[in-house]
Amino acid sequence: MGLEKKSAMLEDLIEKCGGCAVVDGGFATQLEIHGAAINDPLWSAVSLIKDPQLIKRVHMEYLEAGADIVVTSSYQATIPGFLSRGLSVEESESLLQKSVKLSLEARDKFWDKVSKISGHSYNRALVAASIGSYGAYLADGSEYSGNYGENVSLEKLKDFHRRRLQVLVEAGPDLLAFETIPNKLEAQACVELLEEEKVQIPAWICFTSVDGEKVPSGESFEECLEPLNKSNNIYAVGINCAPPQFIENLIREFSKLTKKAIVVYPNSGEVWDGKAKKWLPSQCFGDDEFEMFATKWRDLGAKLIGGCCRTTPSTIKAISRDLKRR
Ligand SMILES: C[S+](C)CC[C@H](N)C(=O)O
Ligand SMILES: N[C@@H](CCS)C(=O)O
Ligand SMILES: [Zn+2]
Repeated sequence: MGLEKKSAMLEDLIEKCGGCAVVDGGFATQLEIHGAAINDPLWSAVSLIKDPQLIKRVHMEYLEAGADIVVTSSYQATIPGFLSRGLSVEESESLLQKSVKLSLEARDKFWDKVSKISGHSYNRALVAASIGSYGAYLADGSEYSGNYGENVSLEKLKDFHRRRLQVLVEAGPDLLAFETIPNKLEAQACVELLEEEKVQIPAWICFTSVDGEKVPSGESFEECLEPLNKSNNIYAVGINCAPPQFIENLIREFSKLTKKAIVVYPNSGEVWDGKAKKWLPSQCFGDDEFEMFATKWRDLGAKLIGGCCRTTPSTIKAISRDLKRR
């Protein structure tokens, strides 16, 4: 299936949802709720090695909650990351494939179950393969600083992303989700790579923001969106893992800067301490507030809405209830 057909599938889903589809919530957060120990350089990707069945369970919980799109467990799953754990290249690639396979299996199992129930309100979900930023791989919190240092060039970022992208694409997801991109250079690398590799799967690229105005590197969204706007591979652009109170203004800003669909899935408002590797309570938002926010974000034009770190299936249930109340 080519890019156009796959993009049409996403378009159809959004339409079936009444104009705005629901993305799932914090994946790593839900792993931790179930007791997974992810304080590790591989973060949530450690579960691909240790507990793949838990990954499937978390996907099922988000589907049950009403997610129309599930994001795979590959955010911090990288070949160099797995190699430094003593795994071989083959084993590393097979774990990447497995991240997509687990999501596809969960989606099919869930759909098989609910589609037999008359009057159910679910849609057949799509699977988005997560591609975390280079900063996520570094595991030092640099997805929130955008500071990769002078030695990190466009070519280096393309090399970092290339093989993982090829393997994930080969595994057959419906979408690609580039997540927590903190600077223009990496956004550009992702777009060029999609073109060079002739990828036939639509992608979204989400940036983080720590001030609500710019990307973490200090570059403007206008600069960052420029290469994305020109690319046929990019279906949607937006924000993930930034605090929810920034989202309203950012949707307004994005609406002026792009014709691409807008995707937003903020975290709960807690702040990640990259050194201590823990979330610091800050201005936190609960499920009721997310429910109110979601309507506002939809009305402002967002086409894909969900949650990121520290949001849970109950957050997604609240968002889904709200957006699908037709
Ligand atoms: C989205 S952050 C909380 C992911 C974890 C981070 N890359 C780290 O490994 O510290
Ligand atoms: N998809 C990842 C994003 C982390 S910022 C997760 O939900 O864990
Ligand atoms: Zn997050």
